[in-house]
Amino acid sequence: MEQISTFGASAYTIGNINLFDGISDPVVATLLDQCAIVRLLKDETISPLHNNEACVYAVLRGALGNTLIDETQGIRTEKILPGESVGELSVLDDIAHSSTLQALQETELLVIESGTLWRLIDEADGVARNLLRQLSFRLRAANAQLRRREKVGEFYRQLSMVDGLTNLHNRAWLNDKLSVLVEEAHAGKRPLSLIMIDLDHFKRFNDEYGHLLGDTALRTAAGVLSAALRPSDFAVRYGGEELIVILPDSNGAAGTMVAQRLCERMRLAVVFADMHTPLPHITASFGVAVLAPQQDADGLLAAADAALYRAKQAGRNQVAV
Ligand SMILES: Nc1nc2c(ncn2[C@@H]2O[C@H](COP(=O)(O)OP(=O)(O)OP(=O)(O)O)[C@@H](O)[C@H]2O)c(=O)[nH]1
Repeated sequence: MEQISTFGASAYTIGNINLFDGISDPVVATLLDQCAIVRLLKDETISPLHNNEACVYAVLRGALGNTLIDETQGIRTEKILPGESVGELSVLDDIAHSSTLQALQETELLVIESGTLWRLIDEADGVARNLLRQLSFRLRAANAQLRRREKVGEFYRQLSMVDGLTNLHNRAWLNDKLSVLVEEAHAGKRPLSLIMIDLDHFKRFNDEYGHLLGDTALRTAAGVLSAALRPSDFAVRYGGEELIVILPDSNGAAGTMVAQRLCERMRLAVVFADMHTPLPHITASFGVAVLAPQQDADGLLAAADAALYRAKQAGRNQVAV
């Protein structure tokens, strides 16, 4: 980085720099006159002029890359074009610039040292106003980016809570949400039913029709649940061929009725329609449990699992409570 001139001796004017937009105050020109103009070759990085003091760099010609290391997005580079400047915050809070500034092509910069910027702020209201405007613009841009990132984060969080095969909630979702639903039910003194469902002889289905059609059968079973439930109910893929339905605000009678309906619809569901093969059907066993006083999420799951075991023992394709 080589000093090639001072601002006063160059052909540049304050009209070339956004920070001085609309300012005709002669004191500004006088203060800037002695500021250095430096030239950077392509890829050259900025090195502080004097004892590491914070400076504002205004791009007069060329382009500067401001490379920031971001915890969530990794490394990203902002382009600073002619008229734009960088480093104002470092001067204001007196903390040296933490990012790397590098010329993206041969570039000329005006270097405004900290002391000079403070004098400009003291002497010319317009500079202070422009600086505030620039900083608020950057703050808004940073906030908008944060909000975008939050949305993206939420999108991926939601995605990680969905089972890829069936589109039902997955076990991670259940681990997260069931205890919340249980707490809400206890707090509101409201009933909560949970149905644990296991497809019958599914190993045999896979062996007979192949794993891919086994997947189709699982999707069909998930579709049966989704189609039969209210928007306030939840359907979850708990494990391989184990599914769960959670029914907030539903007592044992309601839970059993829903399980009976699901059992019936599962039996009638067509897994795939092929003119050359008989339609395979699936059946499932259902275990219903209602949240007991003081019971936690694990207790509720265990009760539904025990009921499911009874349905299997009693011959499958049925509901047990
Ligand atoms: N196609 C397919 N099969 C799966 C998937 N996850 C689990 N399975 C199969 O589900 C079968 C479960 O077998 P078992 O636990 O013996 O149960 P079952 O054959 O249904 O017998 P019962 O539950 O006693 O009626 C296994 O063959 C698993 O490979 C999946 O994502 N796709």
